[in-house]
Amino acid sequence: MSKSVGFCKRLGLKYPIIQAPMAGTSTVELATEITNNGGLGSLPISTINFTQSQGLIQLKSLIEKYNVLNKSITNLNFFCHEIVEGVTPTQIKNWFELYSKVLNVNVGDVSEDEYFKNGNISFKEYEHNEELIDYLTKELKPAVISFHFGYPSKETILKFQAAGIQIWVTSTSLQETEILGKLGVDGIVCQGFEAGGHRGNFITSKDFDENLSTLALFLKSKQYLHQHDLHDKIDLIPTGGIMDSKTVKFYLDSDASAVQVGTVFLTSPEITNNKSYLKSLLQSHDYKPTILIDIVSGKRARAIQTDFIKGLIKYNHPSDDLPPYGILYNAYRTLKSNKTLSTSLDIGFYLMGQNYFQTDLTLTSTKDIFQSLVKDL
Ligand SMILES: Cc1cc2nc3c(=O)[nH]c(=O)nc-3n(C[C@H](O)[C@H](O)[C@H](O)COP(=O)(O)O)c2cc1C
Repeated sequence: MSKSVGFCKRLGLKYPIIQAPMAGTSTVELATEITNNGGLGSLPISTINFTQSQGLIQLKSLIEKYNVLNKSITNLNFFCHEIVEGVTPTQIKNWFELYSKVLNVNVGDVSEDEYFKNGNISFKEYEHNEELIDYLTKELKPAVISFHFGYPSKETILKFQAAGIQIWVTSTSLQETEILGKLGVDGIVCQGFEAGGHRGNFITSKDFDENLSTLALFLKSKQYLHQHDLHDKIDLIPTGGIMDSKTVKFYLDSDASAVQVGTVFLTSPEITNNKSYLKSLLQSHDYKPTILIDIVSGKRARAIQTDFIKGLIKYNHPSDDLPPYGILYNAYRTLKSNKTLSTSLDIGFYLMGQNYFQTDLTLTSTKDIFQSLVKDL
């Protein structure tokens, strides 16, 4: 039996297609569509603050809206990065100066409290929240819980696995795959350099990253699993640049358990962000390059290289300390939603993968896009 057939049986899927969780962009309605078409809909919940009691209420109301027959057929996606300590006055000053220069307006009269709070609390901060863990392991029992930017403690992983929940973690390098193989996760999401959105690496030392393509990372990870007798125990799920059925088939024929796709759904009706911008790029055949940039959020993310992004790169001095991830990203998001900000620059942060140019605009429903991915299987 091929890896993908066993994978689908285990998770109750018709097709081994995972909709990428896309925080701030994908919706519960998109996840509903994907699951109802036979794939696995993912719910990104990295912006929910589970250190407050509101967090669990927010999650439950999201699950309420997840309009599928079996609500456990889902992938709940957490961010599991290093815990952020706070922000310094110098970091705030540098941020204001940078944005004032890039936008050519004074952005200095905004409330610091609202801007400089952490908008992405790491799972590590609430991994001992018993109410949440009980809800996940005893009530919802999602098919999968996935982690980006790192992984929780072995104890937490074992708790989830004992409840029948599969644990997946993103890898971007062979070294990360080795760590995850030893840790005993159920699935490794092999995120190549092409991928849109944030790079989920957890080895963060500078100059470490080999920037492997999805294919190279997948093949290296596969070789590692074979050499260490882990091939039958761990699912490999390539993600990054996969936009059509032939590529999906290629990976499944090469022993991937499933594929995870994000950018291909960015023109779906159920997408909130990026959509009209992407459509206008495609309609005008203006295939702007993408770039990995860490100045907007504090972690590297692949986005369209707009004038705004060029401005940030131009005016940012690498030696200038900016607020850490979570706080930096929240400051950007708060600025973007500030209706009184007067600038002619489009300050959208258009996260998408290198292969966005392959988007087929004639496919107007999620069902059609999904069908285009499975037609050769
Ligand atoms: C807009 C956008 C937001 C993303 N947000 C998340 C996220 O919240 N969690 C996550 O694990 N991956 C996230 N990703 C990365 C995806 O999981 C996946 O690696 C990527 O979409 C694959 O590349 P592709 O976009 O070329 O298909 C995001 C990707 C995009 C395009």
